[in-house]
Amino acid sequence: MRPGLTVKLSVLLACIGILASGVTGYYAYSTNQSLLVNEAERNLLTSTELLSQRLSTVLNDIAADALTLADMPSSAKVAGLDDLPGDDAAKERLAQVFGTVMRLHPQYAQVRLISRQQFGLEQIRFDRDGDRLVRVTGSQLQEKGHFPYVFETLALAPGRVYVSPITVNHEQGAHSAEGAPTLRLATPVVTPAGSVVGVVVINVRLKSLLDAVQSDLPAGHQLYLTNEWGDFLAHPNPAMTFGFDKGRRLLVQDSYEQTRPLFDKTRTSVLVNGLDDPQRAKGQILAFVRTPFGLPENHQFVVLGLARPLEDVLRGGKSLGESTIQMVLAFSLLSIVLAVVFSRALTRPLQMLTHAATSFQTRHALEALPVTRTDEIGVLARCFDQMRKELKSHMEKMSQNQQELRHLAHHDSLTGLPNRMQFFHQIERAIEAVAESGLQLAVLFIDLDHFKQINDQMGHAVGDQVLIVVAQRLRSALRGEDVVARLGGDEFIVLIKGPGIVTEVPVIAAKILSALNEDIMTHGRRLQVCASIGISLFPDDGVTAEELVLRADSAMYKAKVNGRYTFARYQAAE
Ligand SMILES: Nc1nc2c(ncn2[C@@H]2O[C@H](COP(=O)(O)OP(=O)(O)OP(=O)(O)O)[C@@H](O)[C@H]2O)c(=O)[nH]1
Repeated sequence: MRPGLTVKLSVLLACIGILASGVTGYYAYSTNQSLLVNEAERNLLTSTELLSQRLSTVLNDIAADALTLADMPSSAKVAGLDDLPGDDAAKERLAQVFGTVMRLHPQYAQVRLISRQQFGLEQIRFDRDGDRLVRVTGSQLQEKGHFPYVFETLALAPGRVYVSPITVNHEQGAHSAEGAPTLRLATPVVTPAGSVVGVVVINVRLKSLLDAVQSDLPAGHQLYLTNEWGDFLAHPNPAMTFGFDKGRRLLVQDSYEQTRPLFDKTRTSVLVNGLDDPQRAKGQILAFVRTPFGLPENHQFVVLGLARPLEDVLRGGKSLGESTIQMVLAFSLLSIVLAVVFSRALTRPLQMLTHAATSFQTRHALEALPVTRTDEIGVLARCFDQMRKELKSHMEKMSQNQQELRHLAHHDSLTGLPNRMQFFHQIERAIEAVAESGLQLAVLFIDLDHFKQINDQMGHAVGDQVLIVVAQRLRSALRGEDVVARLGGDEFIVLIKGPGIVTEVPVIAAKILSALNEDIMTHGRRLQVCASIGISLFPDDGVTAEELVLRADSAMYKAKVNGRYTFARYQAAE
């Protein structure tokens, strides 16, 4: 069965409702996700900027330690000794101070006093070897004048601090710092006369530096650090760091294209998130901040970055997602219910119209219509109601006309008796019926006598009235099953059926003559009519309707000749 209008409309409205609530839910959910990510990006950027400030503070603290050591009067004395070992007592006291600094700052890997003379020979040196503090003395002290952190620092004005690039420490004999990523801070040692006689150098392992910087970073955050060219110095995957030290470049710009503006100095911070850029930052949000590093005139910088899993950020939105799904499901269900209710309400009057139209078409029944409605359906119902009433009235009139036409086709309009055609039809049927039974039929041909005179003397209207009365009297004089018809003019014909007709016919003919001869009162006049009757019998006088009528007619002429107002039987010899 094909779905009806109600089902189609219900499905359409339900689909629209479900789609609308689904789209709304999706946009609410995705907007919430974007808001969460934007908020998390802002927070992450703030954390990264704080981290950047923390790095500067830590570096300043180390620089302050270096300056304190360099400012000690004995530092200039020890560094400036031409003939080493020189004043051993002063040197030992200074060494104790250097050792104390190392003990107080576990993050320092090495603290040294390096002399300008003798190719930058180390004068005092403390190394950290695991948890152990090692003082390097005698022949193990090395010449360091060829290292940039020495000769560049010697060129600095008093009070300035050199910050080296962060590199892997390849200096031999540096104990546990050897081979580890290291940063060196150095400051010149100046005599009271103002001449630079050496440098104080503090080595810090990058790991210690970063541990100090990110000590109170929330769990789940990952740290990135690059130098000013973008080489990774810190990365969640250690294999990605110090690529340049292993002969290959592993750059942050290649991992996160969006960081390029940090290196061409068009921006100081960038944000990347895996929601907008799942290709580059899958499952993460990242913030990168350019951080000044080292002497201001060198315009050096490092880039600090923090990453946070996107899943952490969106966890808060999960419950909203579940609520959204529940809401979408609830609204979808509501849409279906409303769609069905609305469709049924909308199509019920249409169904009434359809039912009424079908009932009218099949049974001409006038079923109820929603004519009281004030909307378009009401107008349609009223129009249809009016149309079907008019149509019904026309159809009834037509059917009445048809019945009249059918009656007229078979009856005489003046007397209401069957006409010639109908009589022939009846006589043929009667012949068929009696043919096998052996019974007889009688045909009586009746013609009024001198009827022309009545017309001529009293007018055609009186003639008509006489014909009507004759028809009534004939009908009254005969039985119900006998057929009485008017052939035309003043000619009538009668068909009589039944057993013993031969003996009954003369009696019937006489009865007819007598009935017709009674006075007729019409138009204020009294008058009388007579008739002549010719009789033929089936099957003796004819076996067809034509033969029987013709022969009864012929017998009627015989009655006329015999003086009228009588009847005569057909005789073949005539
Ligand atoms: N008033 C009236 N006259 C009719 C009608 N049909 C025929 N007539 C008249 O009936 C008359 C019939 O006349 P006829 O049968 O020929 O002659 P008659 O005067 O009856 O003479 P006979 O039959 O010889 O006795 C004619 O004058 C017709 O015009 C009719 O429907 N109404």
